[in-house]
This record gives sequence, structure tokens and C-alpha cells, in this order.
Amino acid sequence: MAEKMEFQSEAKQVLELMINSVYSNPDIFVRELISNASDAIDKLRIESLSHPELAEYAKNGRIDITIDKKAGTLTISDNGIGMDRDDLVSYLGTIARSGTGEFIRAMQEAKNGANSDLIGQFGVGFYSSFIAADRVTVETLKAGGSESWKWESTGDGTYTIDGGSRAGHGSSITLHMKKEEQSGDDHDITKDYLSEWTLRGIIKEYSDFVTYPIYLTDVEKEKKEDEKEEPVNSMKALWTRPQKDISDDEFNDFYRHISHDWENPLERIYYKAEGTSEFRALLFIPSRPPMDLFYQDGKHGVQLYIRRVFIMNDCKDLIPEYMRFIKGVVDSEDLSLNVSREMLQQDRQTAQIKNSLVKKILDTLHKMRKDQPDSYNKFWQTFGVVLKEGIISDLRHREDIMKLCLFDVSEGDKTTLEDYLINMPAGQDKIYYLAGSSLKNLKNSPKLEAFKKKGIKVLLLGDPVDEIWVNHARKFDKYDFVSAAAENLMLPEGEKEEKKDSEIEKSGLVKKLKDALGSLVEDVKVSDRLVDSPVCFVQKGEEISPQMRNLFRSMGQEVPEEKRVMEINPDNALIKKIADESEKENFNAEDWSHLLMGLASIADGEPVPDGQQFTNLVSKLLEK
Ligand SMILES: Nc1ncnc2c1ncn2[C@@H]1O[C@H](COP(=O)(O)OP(=O)(O)OP(=O)(O)O)[C@@H](O)[C@H]1O
Repeated sequence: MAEKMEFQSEAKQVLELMINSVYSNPDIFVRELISNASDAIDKLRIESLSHPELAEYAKNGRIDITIDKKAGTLTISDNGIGMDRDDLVSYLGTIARSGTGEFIRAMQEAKNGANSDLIGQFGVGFYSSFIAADRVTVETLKAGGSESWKWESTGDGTYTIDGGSRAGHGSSITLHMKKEEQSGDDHDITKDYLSEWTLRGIIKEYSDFVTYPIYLTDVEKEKKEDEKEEPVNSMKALWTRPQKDISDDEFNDFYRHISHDWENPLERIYYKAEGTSEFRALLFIPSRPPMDLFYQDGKHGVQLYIRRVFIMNDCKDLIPEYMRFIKGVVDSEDLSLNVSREMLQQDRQTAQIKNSLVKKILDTLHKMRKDQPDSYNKFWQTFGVVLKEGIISDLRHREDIMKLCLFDVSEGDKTTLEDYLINMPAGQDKIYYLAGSSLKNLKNSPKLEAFKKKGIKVLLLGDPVDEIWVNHARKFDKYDFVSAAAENLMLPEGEKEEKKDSEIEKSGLVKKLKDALGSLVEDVKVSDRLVDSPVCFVQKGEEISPQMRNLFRSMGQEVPEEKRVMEINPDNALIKKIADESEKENFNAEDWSHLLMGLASIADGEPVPDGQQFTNLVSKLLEK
């Protein structure tokens, strides 16, 4: 008896989206199912390395696609690992992947047509069957197992599992195709997926590099006796051919095949290493970020082949975390075919390959920056924030990575550190930066006023990772990084204008404000960095900035209460006015000090400590 079961709720939502969306590229379901079939054969082969009893099954992997026009079905069949009952429930009945919620939201928001891209990026492979089918049947037998199973669903939120009739190990996915007239005018499923020629074209286009043969059969077509079976795909390992013989289209097709991306890559790296370690690499820099770039369990790394034999996907040991945007293939001549993930981590050769790849990738980026600035800017916008992690984690290449960084500055266009140094005014011997959470706030920060006046540029660091690497690196070339928000800034030329024994000092305002604020601030001082603004906060000593504080808090770490120094501008009209007031009998130091503190917070792009109190204060003071 077939047992009826419910999809997990997220899986249900994804399915619903699949069924009700409009696709610019409905073809992707073919690619996704072939990719699953190929993965299943890979898995069996890898499993057989540690389970010799499976070795017999793991030979002669193949994928068969069968068209049955009369029945209106398309079947994608493999002789891979297969699934048992538990596998069917956990793999096809649920989606256990972080980011599913975000994916669902993005799908719901996407305008018509953008959806295929999202599906490709997220990789909801199997469910894409429902783009073209209104019922899907899976017949499967796990390699080494004895019971076969039949899984079936119409995508309505439930599925059934029953005993199956498959004789050999592997899986067959049968799509009962939607009828065109049922799919409505909006749907783009006008193509006849049961046409041999259509399918042949799709397979060539998207799955030509699959390493197992894909055979296509139309059950209605009689086979001639002497007809030899010919796979549709070429299975050629592109990276083994000389670069000059490979066309741009072939490279791009290959990239799309391994990355599931829909667009062409931004740049490719073809590399043949000889000498102590012999390997070939074909790597790509995508033109846009994958969804999982910042997920903890995101799929990073390259495909590892050893002497043309596929070993594993997402091999993280060959590419450092901070280059996780790189997609591609590495094919080693030297590693052992039985290598496991654990062995790779300790292997000396793996470390060598990794080091050469890092060098090669950095070289390529340097070249891009010099020769194709537009492309490089696009790269930087997309992946710069990831690459910067390398300044923290990769000491050996730190300087090299820093040279690749592009920074916004207080005035003018983005700059590299080298250009920053070249353009420093005479007398400047430090690299000034201001870290914060938004570029707009940074650009308008009162802390920059004195710098602007002296023609000194300040790097504006708006990414959370910035403050961390700045604290790690501390220097570039021989120049120290110094925060423009630091308390005792010694700006060059030592031409600190002779501080007039100002009205402010005489009024005793500083002390009054300080007394009123008490422990809320570390100190109140007369500023020599402010030019126009009335007030700002600066950091005492090696204090951490408000942004870092928020970051640490969000990671659940304890951070000491912050102590900020409030600086007031003696030349500012408001401050002068408050100073006058402060000499009066009824001066309300409490109100004025809190008002100034609120203004300083706003200038930093931070919320005022007590919004209600601040609003009341402003209203009250305005009334006066
Ligand atoms: N032909 C198949 N043979 C064996 N297992 C399969 C097959 N197709 C799917 N599965 C199982 O179902 C799981 C879910 O498949 P699905 O295509 O939704 O995602 P995925 O393959 O894990 O991810 P991606 O599509 O991004 O590679 C797979 O991980 C695999 O375990």
C-alpha cells in the first residue's frame, strides 16, 4: 500500500513557487536532473573505494534519457547510488539547507523571468522537474540494497512512497509532462520537450561536459540492427586541451555547466603547472555573487579531478576561504586516487597546489586591475569584501592582497593604497581611515573636517571586515594606519593653530557639560579637528568603534561599556551661543549636554541614546 506523506513546509513552498512561476529558461530542469544523475554515479564510485563489495556496481556509469510521446513522459535514468526509503523522505521530501527562506522570499519578489537564475543559483535541482511536469515518479534501488521504491507526487504538498519494481541499482525520474494547453498562455513551456532534437540541443548546450555518457532514446523509434549506441554528450575534459584550441563559447559553456550560473564569467584562468607538482586548473571568476557566499555551509571550492577522474565537488582545501568565489576544476597528476577529504587537509602536495593557485589568482587580479579597470571594478564591487578577509587570514600574501584593494576616500575617486601614498601631501606620514557602517555617513562625518581643510584624504571603510583587517595589518608599506576618529590626532605640519584663549575656555562650558554627562562620556574637550560642525565623538586610546561593538554583540560576545570623548567646536555658532548661555544663572547643563550628545550620535549615523528625550529637548529648546 502506498503511504501518503507531507512535504516539509519549506519544501512545500519551494514546490509551489516552481509550479506557479514563469521561467525565462524552462530548459534548466533537464540540466538539473542530469546533474543529479551524474552526482549519483560519482557518489557510487566514491563509495565503492571504501566498500569493495560495491565495486562491481560502480563500473560503466551511464545516464539514459527516454522519450515516450504516447505516454507523454520523459525519463532520466542513472545507474548510480540510488535511494532507500529513508533517503527518499529526507532528500526529496525536505530541503535542509540554510538560506531556503531567503530563496523563497527572493523568488516571490523576483519579476517574471528572473526566476530561473535564482533556481540555478540556489540549486533546488530535483524540484525543478515540476516546471515541466504535473506528476513526477521516481523508481529507485540503492546500490547494495534489496528493496526498490517508488516515490510519486503531483507537487500538491504531498507525495506517496510504495514498493517499486526497479531491478538494477540507480534511479529513474519520470516526468509526466504538462500538456501545453494546460500550461496557459503565460507559460513558456511551448517547446516540445518530447522531441528528440530539442532534447539533444539542450543536452549539448548544458551537459556536454558531464563525464558519463548520456544516451537518448525515443521508444517509438525502431532501432536499426546495426545502429551503434552513441552518447549525445562529448564528455571531453576541456582543461586537457591546449588553450588555443578552446573557443570562448566552449569556456563559457563549461563555466555555466560547473557553476550552475546563467551568465558568462567575468574572467577565466587556465593554468598548467609543471615541476614539483604537476596539475592543470581551469578557474573562473563569476560576474555575480552566488547566493551562499556568506552562508556558513555555503558550497565553496573547486572540483577536484585526479588524472581525469572526478574525485569531489566543493574541494575547500585547494582554494582558501577568502577566494571562495572562485569556481572551476583542478586536475592533479600526482595525488592518489584514494585520497579522502581528511587526507587532503594534511597533504603537502595539496598545500603546494593551493599556494600556486593563490599566486596565480592574485596575479590574474593584478593584471585585470591594470588592463581591464572596468572589469576589475565590477569584480571588486562583487567580491572585494570577501578578498579582504585574506589580509587577516593569509599572512604570506597579505601585502599582495592589500595592493588589490580599492577604497572610497573622503574626496575624489576610489583609490588603491599605493596611489594613496603617491598622492599624499608633503608632511603626511600616516594612512588615515574612518571606519563605519555606511559610506554615506562616513562621507559626511564631521571628523573629516580638519582633514579636508588640510587636503589630506581619508580612506572610508564601510565593510564590517575593514576594521578587523586594519587592526591586524596595522601598516602598509612603512606607513601606519591611523583612525580619523582617534582621540589625540597629530595631523601633519604640526601647524595646530595657536589655540586662542577662547570664550569657551573662559565660560567653563566644558566642565559644566562634563559634570552633567557624568559617566556617559569619558571626557569633554575643545576640538581642533572640527571646522563647521558643532560636536563629534572620538575614540579614546584603542577603543573599539561603535560598529565593531555591534558586530561583536551580534556574535554574542561581551564588550566593555564604551567610553567616548565628546569634542566641541569653539568656532561653531551654536557652541558659542551655548557658552554664552552657560554663564547665566539658569543655565540647564543637563538639557544642553544631552542635546549635543544626540547631535554627535546622529553625525556618526548612530541612533540617539534616547530618542524620546531628544525630541522633547529639541522641541523645548526651539520654543525658546
Ligand atoms: N538521481 C538521483 N540519484 C540519487 N540521489 C538523488 C538523485 N536525484 C536527487 N537525489 C538526492 O536528492 C537530493 C536533493 O536533490 P536536489 O537536486 O534537490 O539538490 P542537490 O542535488 O543536493 O543540490 P544541487 O542541485 O545544488 O546540486 C540530492 O542531494 C541527492 O541526495
